[in-house]
Amino acid sequence: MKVINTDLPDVKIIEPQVFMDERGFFMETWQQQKFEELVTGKPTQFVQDNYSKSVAGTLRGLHFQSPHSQGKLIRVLSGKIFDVAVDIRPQSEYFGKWVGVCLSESNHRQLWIPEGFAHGFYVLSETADLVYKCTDYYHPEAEFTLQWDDSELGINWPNSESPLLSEKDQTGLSFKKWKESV
Ligand SMILES: Cc1cn([C@H]2C[C@H](O)[C@@H](COP(=O)(O)OP(=O)(O)O[C@H]3O[C@@H](C)C(=O)[C@@H](O)[C@H]3O)O2)c(=O)[nH]c1=O
Repeated sequence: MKVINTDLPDVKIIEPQVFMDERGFFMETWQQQKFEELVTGKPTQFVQDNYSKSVAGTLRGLHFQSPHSQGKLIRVLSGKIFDVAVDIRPQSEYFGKWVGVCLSESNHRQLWIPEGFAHGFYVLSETADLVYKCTDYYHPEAEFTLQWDDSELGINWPNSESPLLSEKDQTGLSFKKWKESV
C-alpha cells in the first residue's frame, strides 16, 4: 500500500495495492500492522464500522463529536465522492484549514482523518456507497455539525450549488460560533 501526504500533515491518502487477474481484483482494505506503522504511527483501535448510501448531489457534513472525537478511515465501494476533512483542533497550526480528496470505486483511495477533524462529503456520481471505520462509538449527544458552506472555512466543493442536505445539516454551526465555544 502507498501512503500519500495531503496539505494537512495528519490527514493521509491510502492507496491499497490492487491485484488484478482474469477473475477481477483483490486488495487488502485494512491491515492493522501496516496501518499503524505507515499511517498513524501509533496503536489505533477501530470500534465501529459504518455504511451509507447516498444519491447524486447529497452532501453529508461537516460532522464531528466532542468529546468522543472519532478518527475515520473512509473508502468508497461504488461511485465517486469529494471527501473533506477540516482541522478543528484549536492548538493546531492548521486550525480551520481543510483538505478535499476524490475517493472513488476506480481509484480505490481511502482517506484517514484522525481525531480532532470535522468530516463531510459530496456525492459526484449517480449514487455512492461509503464505508468507514471509526475509532470511537457514535455518541449522538456529543455530535456537532459545522455549516458545509461556512464562508470562513471556504471549502471549494465541486458543482454543489444546492446540495441535498439532511435537516440537521441545513442548520450547522458557523466556524466562528464553534471557535468561540472552545
Ligand atoms: C452516524 C450514526 C448515525 N446513526 C443514526 C442516527 C440517524 O437516525 C441516522 C442518520 O444519521 P446521520 O444523518 O447523522 O447520518 P450521516 O449524515 O451520514 O452522518 C455521518 O456523516 C459523515 C459525514 C460522518 O463523518 C459520520 O461520522 C456521520 O456523522 O443514523 C447511528 O445509529 N449510528 C451512527 O454512528
